[in-house]
Amino acid sequence: VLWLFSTPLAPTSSANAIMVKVVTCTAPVNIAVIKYWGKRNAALILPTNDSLSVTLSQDILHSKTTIAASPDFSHDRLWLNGKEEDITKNKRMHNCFRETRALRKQLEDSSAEPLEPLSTYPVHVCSENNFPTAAGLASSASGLAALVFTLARLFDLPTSTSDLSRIARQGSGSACRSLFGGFVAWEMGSRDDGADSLAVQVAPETHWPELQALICVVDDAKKGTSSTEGMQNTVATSPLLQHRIRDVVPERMRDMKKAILDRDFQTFAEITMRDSNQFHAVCLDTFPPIFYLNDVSRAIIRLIHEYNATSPDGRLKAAYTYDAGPNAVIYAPKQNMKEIIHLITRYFPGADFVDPYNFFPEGEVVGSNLPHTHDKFNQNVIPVFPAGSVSRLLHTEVADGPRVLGKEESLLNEQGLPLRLK
Ligand SMILES: Nc1ncnc2c1ncn2[C@@H]1O[C@H](COP(=O)(O)OP(=O)(O)OP(=O)(O)O)[C@@H](O)[C@H]1O
Ligand SMILES: C[C@@](O)(CCOP(=O)(O)OP(=O)(O)O)CC(=O)O
Repeated sequence: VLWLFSTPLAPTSSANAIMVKVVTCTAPVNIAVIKYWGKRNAALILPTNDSLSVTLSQDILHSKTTIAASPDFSHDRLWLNGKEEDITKNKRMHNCFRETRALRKQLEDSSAEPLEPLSTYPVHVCSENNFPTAAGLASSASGLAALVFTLARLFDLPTSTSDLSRIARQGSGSACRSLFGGFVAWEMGSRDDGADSLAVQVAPETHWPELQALICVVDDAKKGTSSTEGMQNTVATSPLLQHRIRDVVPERMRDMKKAILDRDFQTFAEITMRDSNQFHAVCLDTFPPIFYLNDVSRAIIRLIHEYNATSPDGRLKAAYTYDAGPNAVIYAPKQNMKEIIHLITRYFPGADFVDPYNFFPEGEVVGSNLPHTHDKFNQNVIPVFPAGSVSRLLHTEVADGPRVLGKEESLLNEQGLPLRLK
């Protein structure tokens, strides 16, 4: 948290914004292993079931957000990925502004010392995602978590992370889980006002550091059916969703929490794959149906099943999961990740891959070394795909929640305007 200008007598022209407080933070993406799909209250974003996710490293994927407050700004503004967005009708962002400002106001009203009336100042928000936006890579989760976390720091809120998650939830449901690192449950709650619908940490990132993830980018274009719209249609039309909510998710939540606490990859992997499959079954059961997976997604599913089926001791070696798009996320223990990267590259050649954890020494060609069980794979079910079918592989790991950055990382200049525009 830093103060650029803190003189109460500074001039009031907008070229010399006074009392500009500026904060920059990053927030991570999270990928659910028990999916959130369905709202019981769309305005408050209250879900129809509990969900559980893993927070992935901000070193690989993040939203970075700078927010400045100044009495000289004329209104709240947002620049996303270098372009100004019209937020006048963006109810979800206004929810986050309104709720954090109300908490700031309480602080101002109850403080013995006079506090800067930040709750009354317009803000400028500048945010960048270092990965494609609205492509099913959970940008709304990291983006809205970064917004709420940065507002909380800007306003010096003493609010707990779970309480903040209630606010982020009103920005985008899955965003509430990105306020924590590690393994995170979103408890659906039962109250009509949403007071008990919040995120809690099941285990920190240090609990199971061997667990890693490989994101296979199959298509990073903006998706056809947004999660928000898709899940509303599912709630309205799918009988299978009712079975999932009532009879499936509660038991899976219990088993998944235990699997995480026991670092039991076998159970973790089986529930993860089954839950992804049921989420996509529920999409197919929506009328008209919603298709998020494509041929490449389905081939990756088959490849992981072949890989698991030929495991020498019968133990699962990897698990796939898919959100509202065709991109695969493969969870696996670190020790299996190298052969998984070789395998994926062999069947889906030509993907861009930077090797952040230096798994591949110079000279070792990615895709050249296949696991020795590979000759037992049923080759009929997984043809080699044309180059570029998977365009990018992102190797990442379980990691921490949002971070506060130093002032040198600011995306806004001293007038509170973006340093970079597109
Ligand atoms: N950094 C950000 N700051 C503020 N808002 C953001 C940011 N990134 C994304 N958003 C908001 O989230 C929207 C994208 O959400 P959407 O749910 O369509 O895609 P997604 O999050 O990539 O996919 P999914 O949640 O299904 O995995 C954007 O249009 C924008 O309104
Ligand atoms: C498939 C999912 O990724 C759905 C995410 O939905 P969003 O959180 O993007 O939806 P809104 O609450 O309407 O903003 C599953 C999950 O992350 O649990």
